[in-house]
Amino acid sequence: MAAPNAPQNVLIHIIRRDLRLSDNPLFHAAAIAPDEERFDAHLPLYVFDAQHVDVSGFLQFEGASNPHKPPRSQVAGYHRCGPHRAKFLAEAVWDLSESLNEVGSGLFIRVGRIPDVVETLLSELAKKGAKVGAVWMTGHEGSEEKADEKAVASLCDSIGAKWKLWVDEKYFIHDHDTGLESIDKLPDIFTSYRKMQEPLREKPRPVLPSIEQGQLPPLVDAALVAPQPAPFRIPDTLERLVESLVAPVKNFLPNKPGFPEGAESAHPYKGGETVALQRLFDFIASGAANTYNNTRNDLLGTEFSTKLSAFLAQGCITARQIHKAMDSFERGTDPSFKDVEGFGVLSDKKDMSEDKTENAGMQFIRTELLWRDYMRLCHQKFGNKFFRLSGTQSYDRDDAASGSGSGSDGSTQRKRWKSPVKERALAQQSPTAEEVAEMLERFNEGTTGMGLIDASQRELLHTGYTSNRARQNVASFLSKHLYIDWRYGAEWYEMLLVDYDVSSNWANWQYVSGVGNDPRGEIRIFNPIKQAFDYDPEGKYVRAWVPEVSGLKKLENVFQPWTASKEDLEEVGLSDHVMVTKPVKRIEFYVGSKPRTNKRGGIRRGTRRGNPFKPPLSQYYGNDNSQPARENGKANGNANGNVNGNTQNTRVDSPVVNGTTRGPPGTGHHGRGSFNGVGRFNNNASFSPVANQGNDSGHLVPVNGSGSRPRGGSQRAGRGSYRNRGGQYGALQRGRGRGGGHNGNYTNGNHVTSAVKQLPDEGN
Ligand SMILES: Cc1cc2nc3c(=O)[nH]c(=O)nc-3n(C[C@H](O)[C@H](O)[C@H](O)COP(=O)(O)OP(=O)(O)OC[C@H]3O[C@@H](n4cnc5c(N)ncnc54)[C@H](O)[C@@H]3O)c2cc1C
Repeated sequence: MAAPNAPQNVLIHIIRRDLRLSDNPLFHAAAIAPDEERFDAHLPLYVFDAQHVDVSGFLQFEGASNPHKPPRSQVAGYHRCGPHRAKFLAEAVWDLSESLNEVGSGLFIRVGRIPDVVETLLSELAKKGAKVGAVWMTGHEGSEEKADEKAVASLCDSIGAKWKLWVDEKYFIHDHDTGLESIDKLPDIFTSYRKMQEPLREKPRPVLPSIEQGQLPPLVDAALVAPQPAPFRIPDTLERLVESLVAPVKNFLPNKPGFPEGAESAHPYKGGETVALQRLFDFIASGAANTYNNTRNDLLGTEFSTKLSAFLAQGCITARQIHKAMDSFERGTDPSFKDVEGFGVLSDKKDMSEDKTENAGMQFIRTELLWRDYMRLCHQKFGNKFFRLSGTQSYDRDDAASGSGSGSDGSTQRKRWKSPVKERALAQQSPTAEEVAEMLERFNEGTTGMGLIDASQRELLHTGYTSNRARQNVASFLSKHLYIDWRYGAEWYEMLLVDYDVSSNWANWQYVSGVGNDPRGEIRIFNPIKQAFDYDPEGKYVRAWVPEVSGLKKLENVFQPWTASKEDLEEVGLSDHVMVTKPVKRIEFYVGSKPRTNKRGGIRRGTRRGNPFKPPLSQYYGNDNSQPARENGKANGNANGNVNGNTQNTRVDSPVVNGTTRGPPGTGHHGRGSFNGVGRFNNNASFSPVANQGNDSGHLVPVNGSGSRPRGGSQRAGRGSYRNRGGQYGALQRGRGRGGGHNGNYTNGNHVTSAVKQLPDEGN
């Protein structure tokens, strides 16, 4: 029945990954609209989207049937949103609801699919005699997001309401200020893009004024708003909301190790704008932002980096708010920072032509924020290529050469072709599906036997966060040491990261796996042992998260427990641990002049390939070729091997990384002997160690058990930029002998990461 005085110009404002009241153009526009354009009622709406979060915890009663399939990732079938982000999201939504209440408004929370929810609301409002004037939402990257936008637009069309898609303004540079004529013109190398945008501190638009009490249009009368349809109910406390979201996804790993005693989360923050703004303030006020350039590659603690990524991902804060706070410190306009060293360094600066230097830490933070922008722009440019095994670069080249068809994901595809190599590999099945499943399982639960990787993976399991340095190593290890389809890692991150962001995650995984925008692509390989020595020089990080190894005294043993002596292993009770008896990967390396492997039978039997002499330190630093060359030779102590102020001289006992990684004798791959894989790996009925259509990248890919097996290889054998990776594994590899090396640096089962000249690009 029509309500008396039902509003005739309702604004429905769909909030997505813009969970903030401040610096939010949609709230701002609604608040400052001139009288003639003012809406007479406001319906801010947040939908827990069944496409991204498992909504079964919202069912009204046990046993009710959920009309939405629990959202699972495409390749591995993991939950799309795991417990850490689910909790963070609940907190962020709740926080926004409270902020809106404080300014006299409110938030309607619903569960389901956005278009369905909007349709129900529109129909109920119409029934009650109210008229919707407009529906606003912020545009987001991602084909699912775009599909939702289209669906809502068409609903608006059907009732004659205006639909407006707003630019997502949480980025550092506003989309209209990038200077790009079209997205095709986005440079494929970050450095080029950065140079286009410098000086960065001049780029962000001003932050929008805050919303005051009573400025927003009146909240629509709840009686006009369709309630949450069955079978779901909306919890009435934050605790219940968190529980509803977390319960269905919390048991994501059967063998989850316990939370190590004494370990502390580097990301103890609750979700929401309130905490985000506080964290930003604290990070500057503590002086941590000043030193960010020196600490950003650290691994432990809250202060080595901003920890703002999760807030940025959900739009609880904007990059320009971060810029503004830093700017007010540099210019000395915010007296709350007056006691921090460097306060007001730019206070009397008139313009950028004056010779004054911005704060070094803050300069780096701005660059990182630009990386974030860049990853999103890459997503815009490459679309669904982001999710393909062969990444963003290869298809264009290939398509040009060969003619192409169109894939169901809307992207251009090479025609499938039957690969005899693949057929052979399938027939031989080596390593077996179970072996690959076990490798992945060990990778996920953090028992590979590679200390840095295990520490990072366990930190991720327990806290939802791990540092950028650790992420780079993990991604490199999976794709370039284990040769496993990098998307398994990307999807594992998608489930577990508290800061998961579709563009940042997939672009970074591609970048590190050598199929994205890194000009050094596949030749940048992180040696996780050298990296551990560089960035965890006392082993504190690995010991904190892998407590089993904490009793080992020698660092090289902490970083690879299988290298410890029999006596040492017995002493700490590790002799029979799988990390020792069956490490997923062994990397031979040197400390001083002595190889740090144990002398027990078997392990040294393989032929050591690569440089047989102990290289000088300079060569040592070249040997792990993962180090990003820093722009303009600017300070990055870590990249030069100086960790936390250590000088090279103090590192004469540093591990000299010989650069040879090898599998145990007899397999040349991983783990000694054969794995007794039990195939309990999440949803994947079977894997095949097949280099995708022969040579796409040589990664292991699933055959059954996933809806989206990568389509045909983009590269035929011996062609294209990935040819060196072909035959990296299993049957393919054996069949070929050693010939597939990258400039002689790859051999079967061995990466010889010989010194590679650093190119003037930059790592992220
Ligand atoms: C394999 C891999 C996966 C990643 N997945 C994600 C992801 O899903 N979401 C995400 O936000 N970041 C991702 N990153 C980037 C980066 O690791 C995190 O942004 C960073 O560790 C978050 O911690 P912080 O906020 O303290 O970062 P800080 O070091 O304080 O950096 C400041 C901000 O800059 C941005 N930033 C920093 N580095 C990058 C980068 N390489 N790419 C894009 N933005 C960056 C982030 O927004 C970050 O909050 C990934 C990196 C790798 C190597």
